[in-house]
Amino acid sequence: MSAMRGAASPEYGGTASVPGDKSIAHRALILAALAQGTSRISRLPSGEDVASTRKAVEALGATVEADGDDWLVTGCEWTSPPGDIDCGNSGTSARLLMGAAAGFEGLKATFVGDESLSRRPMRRVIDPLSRMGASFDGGDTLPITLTGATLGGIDFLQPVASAQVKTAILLAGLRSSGPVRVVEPFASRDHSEVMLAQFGVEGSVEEIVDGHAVSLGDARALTATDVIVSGDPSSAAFLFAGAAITGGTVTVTDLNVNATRTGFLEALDAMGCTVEFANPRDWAGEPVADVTVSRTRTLQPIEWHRDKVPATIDELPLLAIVAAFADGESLLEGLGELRVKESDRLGAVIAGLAANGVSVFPDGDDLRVLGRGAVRGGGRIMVGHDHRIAMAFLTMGLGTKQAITVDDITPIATSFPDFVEVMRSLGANLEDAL
Ligand SMILES: O=C(O)C1=C[C@@H](OP(=O)(O)O)[C@@H](O)[C@H](O)C1
Ligand SMILES: C=C(OP(=O)(O)O)C(=O)O
Repeated sequence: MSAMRGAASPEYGGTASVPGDKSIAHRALILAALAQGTSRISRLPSGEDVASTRKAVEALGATVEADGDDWLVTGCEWTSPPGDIDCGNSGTSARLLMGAAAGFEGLKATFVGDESLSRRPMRRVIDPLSRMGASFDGGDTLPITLTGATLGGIDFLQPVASAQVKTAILLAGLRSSGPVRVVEPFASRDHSEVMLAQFGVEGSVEEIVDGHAVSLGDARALTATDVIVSGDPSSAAFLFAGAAITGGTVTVTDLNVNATRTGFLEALDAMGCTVEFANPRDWAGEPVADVTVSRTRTLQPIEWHRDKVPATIDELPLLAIVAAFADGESLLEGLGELRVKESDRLGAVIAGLAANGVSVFPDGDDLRVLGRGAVRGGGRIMVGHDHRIAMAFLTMGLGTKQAITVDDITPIATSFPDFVEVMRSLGANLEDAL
């Protein structure tokens, strides 16, 4: 364990870049590993979660080679791996790989993960993939052994919006000839839909009475293509939150600004920050821009309703923290999914805010945060294998009266290995602690 303290940073601000988007990176590796030909992936992030997917597709038969800073991935018919597929801390790796592998008849693979991932629910992918024809041995959590089969189609109504479940079904559907449709109550991140189109797969989306429907078309064969991975909005959120909390100005270059991921920027804008997009462009079908956030006036409280949850799913702990610095009471609704992330993020946020002198009022899946402008701080946070909880509370410490200590920064390497260096380059006061 390695503890660190986030402390008052009055000079915080500047320009930085963040690692490539984790969601796009997982998808690029998996689609390239399924495609005919060799795909070049540029700006693949170096975090541990993406490395888990990279090693997994190699174990399933794809050829993966480094070429300078790029990766060359040649797809193939997937076969049983020589050992367990270790997904480490990464829910996206486990769920997407199970979906992608499910349609290879006779393939047998055991998926394992670390202590945190081994607690996370897998029934949400096992059920639809079983309905399509795959079989699973094990319980509702890893380790789980999948046996692939010739799959049928599915028309699946998801009870909660989840891009991982949607994507697992779409990936399985690539090897099914039947109709495949997934309906979610609200649209979750659409990187799979965007990237499948880049690899030549036909699909369609429509808004229906039950929600947002995504269907595969008839053309489901993948042809290799090149992917440049744009910057991760969920990593950039910490840099921007630092600006909102300290009153600084931060620009993040080459950032993914897909509308299914910009919820945190929308929230900061609604709270009174200035959010500016410059130099708009397109990388691999995804919108990219240089984004600047600054705060010049008092932060306003916010009401964040459940339809906004998918576009901020990984930023919600941070949003609750920013709300603590606002002038008034904020309401964040529909946070239930946070309980089944790398840790119980809802519990961690409630405990962490309270430990730093913030009044929080949980009510089922909803949370009220009473902002009083200034925040005491001084708390010690147990991060419980959760990279985002570690980064969120270190960021909070930049604006509190007393420093905030997190007990373990090692999980940060799963998504943002250079977090401490990047934040220090912006003037963040992050110090080693006991
Ligand atoms: O599809 C993805 O890449 C992801 C989807 C989200 O999970 P859910 O699908 O469980 O909401 C998100 O929390 C996760 O970090 C990445
Ligand atoms: C929830 C996350 O990732 P995963 O589900 O892939 O572990 C995350 O990175 O915040």
